Amino acid sequence: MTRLWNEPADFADQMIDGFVAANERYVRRVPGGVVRSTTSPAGQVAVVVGGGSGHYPAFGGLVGPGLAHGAAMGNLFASPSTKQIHNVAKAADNGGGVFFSYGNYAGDVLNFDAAQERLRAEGIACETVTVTDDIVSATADEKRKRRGIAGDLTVFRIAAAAAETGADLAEVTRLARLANERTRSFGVAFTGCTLPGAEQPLFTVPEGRMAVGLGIHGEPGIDETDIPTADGLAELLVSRLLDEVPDGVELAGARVVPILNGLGSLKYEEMFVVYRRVAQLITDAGVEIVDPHVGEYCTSFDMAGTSLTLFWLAGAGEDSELAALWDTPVDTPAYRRGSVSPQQPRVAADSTATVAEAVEPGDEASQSVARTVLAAVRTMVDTIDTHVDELGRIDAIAGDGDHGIGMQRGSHAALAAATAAVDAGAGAGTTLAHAADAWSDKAGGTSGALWGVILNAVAGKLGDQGRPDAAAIATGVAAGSRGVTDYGKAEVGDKTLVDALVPFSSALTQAVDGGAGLTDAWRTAADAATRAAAATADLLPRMGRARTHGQNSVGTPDPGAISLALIVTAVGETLAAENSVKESADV
Ligand SMILES: Nc1ncnc2c1ncn2[C@@H]1O[C@H](COP(=O)(O)OP(=O)(O)O)[C@@H](O)[C@H]1O
Ligand SMILES: O=C(COP(=O)(O)O)[C@@H](O)CO
Repeated sequence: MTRLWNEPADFADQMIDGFVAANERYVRRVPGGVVRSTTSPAGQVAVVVGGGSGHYPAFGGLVGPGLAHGAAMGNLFASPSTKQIHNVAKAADNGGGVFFSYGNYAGDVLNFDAAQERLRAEGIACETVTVTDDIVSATADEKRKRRGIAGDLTVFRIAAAAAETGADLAEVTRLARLANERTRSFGVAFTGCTLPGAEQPLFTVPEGRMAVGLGIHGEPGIDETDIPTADGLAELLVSRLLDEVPDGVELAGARVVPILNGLGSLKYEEMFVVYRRVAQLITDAGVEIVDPHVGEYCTSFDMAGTSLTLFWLAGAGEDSELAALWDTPVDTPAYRRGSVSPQQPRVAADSTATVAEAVEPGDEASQSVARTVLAAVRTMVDTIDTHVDELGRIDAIAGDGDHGIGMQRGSHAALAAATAAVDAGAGAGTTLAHAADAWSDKAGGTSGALWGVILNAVAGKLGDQGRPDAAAIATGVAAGSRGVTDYGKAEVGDKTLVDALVPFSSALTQAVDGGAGLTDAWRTAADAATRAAAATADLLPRMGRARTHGQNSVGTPDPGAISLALIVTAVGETLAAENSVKESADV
């Protein structure tokens, strides 16, 4: 239960402000997260980590000498936006390139990859290693599909330690990849967690029961049992992890760093009782324990639960480069190891201010269309506000339950941006582009990034001069649909919003090509989207967070497809009411 907040929507931002105020010796605020407030050698590879907030000390608490140079910090349980990641990486760059590392979640991958592409286009070399330590989330031969949990720490630490030695970007990447190969985690939980302002927990675990393999955003586990004794839990965790020793490591004589991680509200004392037995079992298996960790390294807000990570530093007799790097001193707000030499504060220009974008006014006709765009965005807000709980409910069945909240954050930000653009005299294209950027920036997550792509594509066809015809709008929607599949790599049938978007776009194009006016064509297309979204209930998810718990979601439609169908249906009504967009090419 979270008890203290001001406005729930401001919680993540205010948390970062307070975190920075309390840790100025280590970090300074930049738009999108934090970077070190101390100097780093010129040319040193910058290690940039990040993800949703709610996992403290991941990610901002791990910024400082010997560890990350910067952390992109998204909203609670939602990946940071592309813009946030880009800002943080620019501020962290020391001229030696940027190395990104983060847990393998769909929203993070979309947004970090887009930021990486943008940086590369600007001439900044970047590489990425996603952390995939959670052995519950996919089979061993599909390790690249696994989620990242407390194993983040080992990969971040090895990358940062390599950067400290002056290693170049390729070498940092190689070592981080090796660290990820050598890291395995397994977790359990006894309660769900409740985000600020929410009346209900995001998910629950029945009293007296333990969810085995529950993810750090409540992704359903693989089993549920009665809560065992502390020793029983240690036996479960260790046996699962010893069953999956990484390739190339012989158990007897190997050296391992055990990390017993608290997920938020488990007592340290309870963890020490569990660790007592963990240590015995590891030693009994003939494995040498190095530098054990018991504490909180990657939490899940106030969830009661724990995970065990084994980081295999070396096999028997192996002269391990990982072991040498693991000795690197670290000094960050939440994590210290060894002793770091005194650091010089970095004098940096104030980068917290965001520069207001100048708006090039549209012509009179386009300004009138911009008012329709604004009405459509307001409709999106009303639609999401009405359905926010239901969208959260269906997302919780196989996802993390935040689809409604994320869409709400994005659409409200879009409305504020569109309103400001219209007030400044913007044309329709600029108005919708501002709304798109605000949506993706404030929503973060998977759907935030994808709605940014859709709306930006439509904006590109609206332009700021004259009134667009129905064909231009259909072409814009088609470009948005292609953009989403290019970017997110989902296909029809994968149980994502693509299942509603593609039929919507095809039906719109077909109706417009057949001579229908925009309002009628849009209604026909919205009906197709609604039918297609409902039909996703029968599908097994193959993308996104729901992928790992496919069976749970059969019988429930995909939340992203449903929200898309709801939005296009409601926008159709607004278009009919406003009737201010030219109905066809020749009218
Ligand atoms: N690769 C993808 N391509 C298109 N849509 C996707 C993809 N992955 C997930 N989605 C959509 O995103 C929706 C979830 O959005 P959101 O709640 O923002 O996700 P998350 O919290 O997982 O970042 C899913 O219901 C699905 O429609
Ligand atoms: O939830 C997180 C990011 O994943 P999404 O796919 O955007 O939900 C975050 O907490 C972990 O980085």
